[in-house]
Amino acid sequence: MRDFLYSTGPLFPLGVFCFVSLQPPKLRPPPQTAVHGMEVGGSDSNGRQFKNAEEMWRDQAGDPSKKTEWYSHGVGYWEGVDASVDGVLGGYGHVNEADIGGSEAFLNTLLSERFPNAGTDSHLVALDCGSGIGRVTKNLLIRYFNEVDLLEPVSHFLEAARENLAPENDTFSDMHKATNFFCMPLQEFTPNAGRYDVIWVQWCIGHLTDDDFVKFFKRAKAGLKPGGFIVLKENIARTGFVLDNEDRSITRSDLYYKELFSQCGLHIYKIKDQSGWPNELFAVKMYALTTDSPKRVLRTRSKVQANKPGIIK
Ligand SMILES: C[S@@+](CC[C@H](N)C(=O)[O-])C[C@H]1O[C@@H](n2cnc3c(N)ncnc32)[C@H](O)[C@@H]1O
Repeated sequence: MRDFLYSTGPLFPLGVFCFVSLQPPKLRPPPQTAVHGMEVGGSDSNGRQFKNAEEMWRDQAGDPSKKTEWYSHGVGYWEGVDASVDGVLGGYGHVNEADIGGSEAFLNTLLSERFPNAGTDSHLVALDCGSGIGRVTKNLLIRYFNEVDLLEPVSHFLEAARENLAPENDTFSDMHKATNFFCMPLQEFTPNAGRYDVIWVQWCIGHLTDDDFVKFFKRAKAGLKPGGFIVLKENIARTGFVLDNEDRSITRSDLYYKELFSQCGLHIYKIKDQSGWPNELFAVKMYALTTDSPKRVLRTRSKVQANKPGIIK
């Protein structure tokens, strides 16, 4: 694993050292003073602090050449990583099973609610974004979707995915296949309109700047079929954000994500925490996002009930 050690800056208690690993499951730093969202401070893996996300983005990707550098460093980092489960999980290959189990439970609930006829008369299509070697597709998506497209900017990962998902290397039938392999980054990708029932984005969105994040999800919305949804599964910072200088990615807080979703015009249909997760790693959340706002259940209360004293909820 390519963990690195950094001594603590002002953010960390004196004399304490913190191991921080890279983009996938990652060790989490100690808590910061409470702040929230993108208005709020963050830090990088060298202990440098930023007043807010805007200051960090100006510093990291504030002009076209810095932005090009941001993305080329991100992809460059992964170009040096082994095309293996342990490689794409930053050395934490042992969390693969818990990750897939958590995703499967979440996906099952979503499919049964949103596509009750799945498996009988529908042909389901998914997109696996930042797919790496096709770990999520191979262990999960291919069993639920008739077609899965994979998008990944690192060519040796995508080639490994192609091999891993070749019909002769798998047990899935003609009815379930990996169809398209797109070798490109998310910030340059526009899905075909209305192709996907589910767009799965796991452990890669931290590579996108906020403006590209919003632009990508707006394009992704147009790639969904009616009733379709997006799943974002990501590491979550306790507050603000944590910038990883080595792989050029950021870990955002839950509030930060929520602010971005609202800029994208996406609604949270369901959220779930990944369970059975090692304590020393960043917590992981799964968000199911839709273009339609969740229906509110209107509770009718009788006049008598409504007028009597009650607890303010
Ligand atoms: C931690 S790995 C996760 C791979 C896969 N999602 C999984 O869970 O097994 C991060 C992946 O994001 C990819 N990535 C890096 N920059 C990206 C970008 N700009 N757009 C899409 N994917 C990117 C990397 O090449 C790598 O495959």
